[in-house]
Amino acid sequence: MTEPMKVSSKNLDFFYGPSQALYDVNLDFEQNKVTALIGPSGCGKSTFLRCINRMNDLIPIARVQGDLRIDDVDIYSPEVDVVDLRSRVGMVFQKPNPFPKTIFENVAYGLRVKGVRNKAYIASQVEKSLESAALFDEVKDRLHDSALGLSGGQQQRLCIARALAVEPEVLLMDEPASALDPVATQKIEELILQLKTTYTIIIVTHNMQQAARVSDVTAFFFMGKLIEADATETLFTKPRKQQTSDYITGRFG
Ligand SMILES: Nc1ncnc2c1ncn2[C@@H]1O[C@H](COP(=O)(O)OP(=O)(O)OP(=O)(O)O)[C@@H](O)[C@H]1O
Repeated sequence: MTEPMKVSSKNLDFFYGPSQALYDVNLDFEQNKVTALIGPSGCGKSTFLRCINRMNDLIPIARVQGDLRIDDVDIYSPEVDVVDLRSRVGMVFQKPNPFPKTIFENVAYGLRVKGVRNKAYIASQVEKSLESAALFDEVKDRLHDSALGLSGGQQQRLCIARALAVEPEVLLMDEPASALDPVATQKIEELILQLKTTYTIIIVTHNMQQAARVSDVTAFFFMGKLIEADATETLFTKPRKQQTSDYITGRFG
């Protein structure tokens, strides 16, 4: 029997006012796999990513059409609680965006928003999340210092810890290493490979080498359309479509 898909997009269209940004996207995401979304600037990668935790709801002119399911439940159905959805689907952004709070409070934030009061539980979740984000050893002696004193790479791992503290099932990452130096980037890539044993990860990246290093599946978008998706190695060595081939060989983008 094949595993059910964790996230499934069927005939997904997306509009910013009159302008269509996604056209009929059909794409499934398997549990505990890393899927990379690649394609030239403006092709709709981030828009698609933000559909998966309904971040686009915050844009008044945005409109989604089609079917987007997590565990076979339509996430755009009126019964879905968006706050609950966003705790199941965590997100990490391009630029590290810690809150101007302590390291501890940054990670505890989502738990506090959910109304968790148990101090021992919060402390253990903070430690566990920092461990999972491969940051604990570097910050364990300064948990109550400001997060803004961390390096960029540490801040990004803190943002990952913040997302993990509420125990999401899916982790969305929008170019999580693009603002980081090569050493910090390597740490994030190693972390992604560790985290996929627990989470289903979807990462937008401009960096094709990065997609090749971290992902199991790669999906190539062009002008709002999903051109092809395949096992990463296959997509990079034997793409089926000319546009994919042109992009990965650097002929455009
Ligand atoms: N808030 C918005 N309002 C109107 N149009 C938008 C908005 N955000 C994105 N768009 C447009 O939607 C299209 C897709 O943008 P999107 O950011 O999803 O692309 P992308 O592939 O992630 O690009 P990049 O790699 O440059 O981040 C672009 O034409 C963009 O200008």
